[in-house]
Amino acid sequence: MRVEVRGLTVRYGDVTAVDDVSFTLEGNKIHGLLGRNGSGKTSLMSALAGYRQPAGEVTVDGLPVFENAAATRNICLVRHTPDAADKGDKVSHVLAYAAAWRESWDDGYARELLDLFKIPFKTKAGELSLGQRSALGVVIGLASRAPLTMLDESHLGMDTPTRYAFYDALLADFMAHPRTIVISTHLIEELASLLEEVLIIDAGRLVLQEEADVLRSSGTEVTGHAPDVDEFTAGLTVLSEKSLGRTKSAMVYGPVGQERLVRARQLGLELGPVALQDLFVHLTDPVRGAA
Ligand SMILES: Nc1ncnc2c1ncn2[C@@H]1O[C@H](COP(=O)(O)OP(=O)(O)OP(=O)(O)O)[C@@H](O)[C@H]1O
Repeated sequence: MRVEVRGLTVRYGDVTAVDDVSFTLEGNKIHGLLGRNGSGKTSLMSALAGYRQPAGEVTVDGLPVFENAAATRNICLVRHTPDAADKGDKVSHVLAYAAAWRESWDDGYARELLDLFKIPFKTKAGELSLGQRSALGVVIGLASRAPLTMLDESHLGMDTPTRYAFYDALLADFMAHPRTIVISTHLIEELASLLEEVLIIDAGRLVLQEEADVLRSSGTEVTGHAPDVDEFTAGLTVLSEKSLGRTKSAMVYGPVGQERLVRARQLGLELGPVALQDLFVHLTDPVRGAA
């Protein structure tokens, strides 16, 4: 599956939600689409799913997506508003409808997920709790097994154990059935270990597309005795700091240099990769951003 986006712009009247964005997604990976509120994630995903006529080009395996059933049959977008269904429809009908759309639908897996998320099969969608409705969206997204599956903050309203059950299910199913998955979230650290590639969008513009591992190694987490950590970070870009008693941990951005690494060893400081969340805040912070 190859997703090509060239010069994509999405406007609502005077508001430019997506501003001349170009990128390619290749291979079967879990991509994180990160951005602050209103940065254009939902608008971008809607255009990728063919929900709106794009200014610019959006193709999936060479096929334009807008009004093209041959392309959209291979795409599933689950939006963050739990609107997967008419509220009067029973869960069983919602699933039957989703199944009718896709050859790749796996009904047995959908039933397993319903059990996992404790969603009653015969209940009307409108009678489900917020978290259960979100989970129903996730069931549809995963059981569709669509070659391009997009989950737009579909974990909203789920409690913590349910979210972790979702992440486990997502990873297990991705391993068994690799496909292109794009997932938007504000809970970056919860999902970070699942992400292979990260796209960051800010004010409608793509500010970064990078392998998650490369991104993590673009900064360093340093932990140790507070004055030693301060000595290490002096003159570097510090993204965040945490203190616990006399121990301090700091995230720094950018290369640290050989000399400092030697000094870190002398001081007994612990070094590790930077947290994606801190990098994200840094790259999208209008005041401190230094991308
Ligand atoms: N239907 C609409 N009509 C007018 N403006 C809209 C509409 N949908 C989105 N916008 C505007 O487009 C911009 C991008 O919105 P979008 O929902 O794509 O962002 P987002 O990154 O998904 O946000 P969030 O993280 O808050 O869900 C925002 O300024 C928003 O107000």
